[in-house]
Amino acid sequence: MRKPDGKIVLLGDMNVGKTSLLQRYMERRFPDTVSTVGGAFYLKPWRSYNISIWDTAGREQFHGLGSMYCRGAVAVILIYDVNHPQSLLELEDRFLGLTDTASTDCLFAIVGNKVDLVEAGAADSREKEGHGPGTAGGGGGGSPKVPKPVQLEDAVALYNKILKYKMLDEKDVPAAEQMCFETSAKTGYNVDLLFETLFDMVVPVILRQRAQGPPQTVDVTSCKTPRRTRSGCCS
Ligand SMILES: Nc1nc2c(ncn2[C@@H]2O[C@H](COP(=O)(O)OP(=O)(O)OP(=O)(O)O)[C@@H](O)[C@H]2O)c(=O)[nH]1
Ligand SMILES: [Mg+2]
Repeated sequence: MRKPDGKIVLLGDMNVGKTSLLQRYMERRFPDTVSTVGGAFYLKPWRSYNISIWDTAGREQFHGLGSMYCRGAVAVILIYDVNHPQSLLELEDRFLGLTDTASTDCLFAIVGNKVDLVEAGAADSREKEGHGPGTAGGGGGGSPKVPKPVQLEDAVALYNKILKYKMLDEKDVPAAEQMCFETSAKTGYNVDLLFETLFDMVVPVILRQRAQGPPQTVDVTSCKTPRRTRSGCCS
C-alpha cells in the first residue's frame, strides 16, 4: 500500500456524528453506528495524492489517543452537534489541545452536524402552532422558527479563537466563512462540500511539506554535555 501523502483527522465529542459523516462521504450511506473504539482510517485518492482520513473516538476514556492521531496532520475537522452547545464548548476545552502535534501549517475546519434535526424540530413546532409548512406567518419566508441551539456564528467565534491559540494571522489562513460548515450525515447535506473543499486546500500543504523535505530532528546523542565546573553555570 502506498504511504498516505497527508492525514486529515476528525475530532469531537462522542455522538456528534464523526463516524456517520465519514461513512456518508466514503460509503455514500447512513448506516447504524456503534461508538468508536480507538480510531480507524480510510484512504481517499484525491487528484494524484492519497489522503488518509482518521475517525477517532469521542469517548473520554480514549482521549489520550487523540494527540497521537493528530501527529503531523495537514488538517483537523472539529465536529460538534448543532443541537448541543456543550459539544461546541468541548472542542475548545478538550480537543483543541490535542492538535498541538499536528503539522505547523495544519488547516482547521469546524463542522456543526445534525442540522436535519433542527429543521425537523422547527417543522414540528410550526405544526403545533397551527402553521403548516407552507403557510404564511410561519416564521419569515419558511425560515426555522426554533433557533438552532448553536449558531454558525458560534463556530466562527471558535475558529477565531483557534487562530489566536495557534498564533496565526488571519491573512495567512482561509477565512472563517470558508472553514465553518453545517452538515447532516443523515441527509448528506454539505458532506461532499466539506470533504472536497478540504482536500483541495490540503494539496498545497502537502506540496509545501514535500518541498521542505522530512521534518528536521535534533540528534540528542550528538549534543555534548557541557563540562561542569565547581562554580556553577555562570563561570
Ligand atoms: N439525525 C441525525 N443523526 C445523526 C447524524 N449524524 C449522526 N447521527 C446519529 O448520531 C449517533 C452517533 O453517531 P456517530 O457517528 O456514531 O457519532 P460519533 O461522533 O462517531 O461518536 P463516537 O464514536 O462515540 O465518538 C448515531 O445514532 C447516528 O445515527 C445526523 O446528521 N443527523
Ligand atoms: Mg464514532
